[in-house]
Amino acid sequence: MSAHECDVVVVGLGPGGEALVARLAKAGLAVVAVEAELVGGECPYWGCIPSKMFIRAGNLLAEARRIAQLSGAATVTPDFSVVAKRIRDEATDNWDDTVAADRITAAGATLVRGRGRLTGDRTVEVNGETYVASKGVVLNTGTTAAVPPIPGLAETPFWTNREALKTEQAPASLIVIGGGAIGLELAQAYSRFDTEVTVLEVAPRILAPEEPESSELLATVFESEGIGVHAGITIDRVDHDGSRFTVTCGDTTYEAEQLLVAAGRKSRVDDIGLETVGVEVGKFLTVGDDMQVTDGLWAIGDIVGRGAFTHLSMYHAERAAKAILGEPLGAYDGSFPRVTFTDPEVGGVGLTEAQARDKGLNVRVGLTDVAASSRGFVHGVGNAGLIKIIIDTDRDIIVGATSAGPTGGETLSALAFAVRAEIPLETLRNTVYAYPTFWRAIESAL
Ligand SMILES: Cc1cc2nc3c(=O)[nH]c(=O)nc-3n(C[C@H](O)[C@H](O)[C@H](O)COP(=O)(O)OP(=O)(O)OC[C@H]3O[C@@H](n4cnc5c(N)ncnc54)[C@H](O)[C@@H]3O)c2cc1C
Ligand SMILES: NC(=O)c1ccc[n+]([C@@H]2O[C@H](COP(=O)([O-])OP(=O)(O)OC[C@H]3O[C@@H](n4cnc5c(N)ncnc54)[C@H](O)[C@@H]3O)[C@@H](O)[C@H]2O)c1
Repeated sequence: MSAHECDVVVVGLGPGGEALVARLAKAGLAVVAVEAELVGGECPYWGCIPSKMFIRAGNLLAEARRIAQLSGAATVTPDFSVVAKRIRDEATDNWDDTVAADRITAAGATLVRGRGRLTGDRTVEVNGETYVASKGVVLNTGTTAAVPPIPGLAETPFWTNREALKTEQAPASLIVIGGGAIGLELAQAYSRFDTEVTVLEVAPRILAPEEPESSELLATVFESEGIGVHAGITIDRVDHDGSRFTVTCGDTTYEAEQLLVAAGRKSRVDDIGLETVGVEVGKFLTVGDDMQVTDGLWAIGDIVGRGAFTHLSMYHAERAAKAILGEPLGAYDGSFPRVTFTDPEVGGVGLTEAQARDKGLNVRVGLTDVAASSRGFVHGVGNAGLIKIIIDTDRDIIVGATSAGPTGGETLSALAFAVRAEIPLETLRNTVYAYPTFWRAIESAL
């Protein structure tokens, strides 16, 4: 059978891949887009969008429960079926990607459904058909949930993020393995729908990549909401007796109706034929700032190990598009903004204090309590938060910041610009911060 010729093959259509295909096709290139599951990837169907809908619903319940302390009386009766229906009908079209697939073809690209595999330089095989791309191949194959090798776990009917966001019913009780972004966001959302939740984290603290103050803040809030948080534990084994899970950690056992594994992600790079183009397979693919792996091969999104976030996948897509189209790239934005959508939201940008010190920077730290700010005082219940800024004293700029609070992710934006644009500290200090906003607390931290 003869090979199909085109300009570019994109293997895997996560958020970045989907955007890249449209961008290149609209620029006049012949693009073949290959997707094994749903066009758009994890984010719209089992990640960001359904989880944030779930969190929005849970946060409304939490706010309503706070009415008693601020405005009178309210009776709150959670109904999980309402948010499950919204996820099914509005977020995911019942896990049907027709609309996204139509967007690909409307942009002028060819959508091929199936699992793509490199079979040599600029060559991809899907369902026995060969596609040869004159300009090259872009990989956007993303990740799957990593399942730790805990004895017994693999034999149990545990959930990953996929089942946790597709279920029609909230369990009465839930153990979450992993106190990272996925585990914490889903733990709190389920708890707000009256599931009894326990988080088990092997690291000494939850949300370990962020500042220790953020970990402490979240642990305190979670515990005050009745969520069990156990960090620094080792899980020896997991059992399921047909109806309940038992997790054994030394002398302690935890029991629940359901178990969610949120223990990190595994890049899908091991079965996509990288050996046929002489690229060694590690945990991630190493790329340059133009997202190129090797001549005629680019990679974008989670698999390049520069942060597993939708906004980065989209940013990579734009850079790969520019590289392929020969457009000027500009320097890579390494400011790395990220937000964990717990309540309080925990936003971070740039370096943490420890990372800045490890880099040998001369560091000064500003830290302020959002609850003690004017806006925090007005807000009352639900006002927990902090702002922490990391200053490189040699350059007198902010190289990292954390913004945790009721609108921590939104407040982060000012700090993200400060880091990205290297705004001089003098300018930040000589700035008017509107009263009484949450972001005015930045001035206190400064
Ligand atoms: C529960 C959850 C919540 C999240 N919340 C947020 C959030 O709030 N904000 C945020 O920025 N990020 C969030 N993320 C992370 C975000 O979903 C990912 O960073 C984002 O999806 C980008 O991934 P990607 O582009 O690498 O590809 P993915 O989204 O992983 O998609 C890869 C695609 O490639 C396809 N594929 C794989 N192998 C092949 C092959 N050989 N051939 C053809 N197709 C293939 C897959 O089927 C998939 O569709 C969340 C993730 C999860 C799980
Ligand atoms: N709001 C957001 O932007 C958002 C939300 C969810 C996910 N994400 C992205 O997805 C990525 C993956 O999320 P994640 O939470 O799965 O991964 P993660 O790596 O952030 O957290 C996983 C946690 O599980 C712990 N763990 C691993 N093995 C364990 C074990 N055997 N027992 C107990 N704990 C164990 C790890 O120590 C870690 O703290 C995130 O890093 C983030 O980039 C982003």
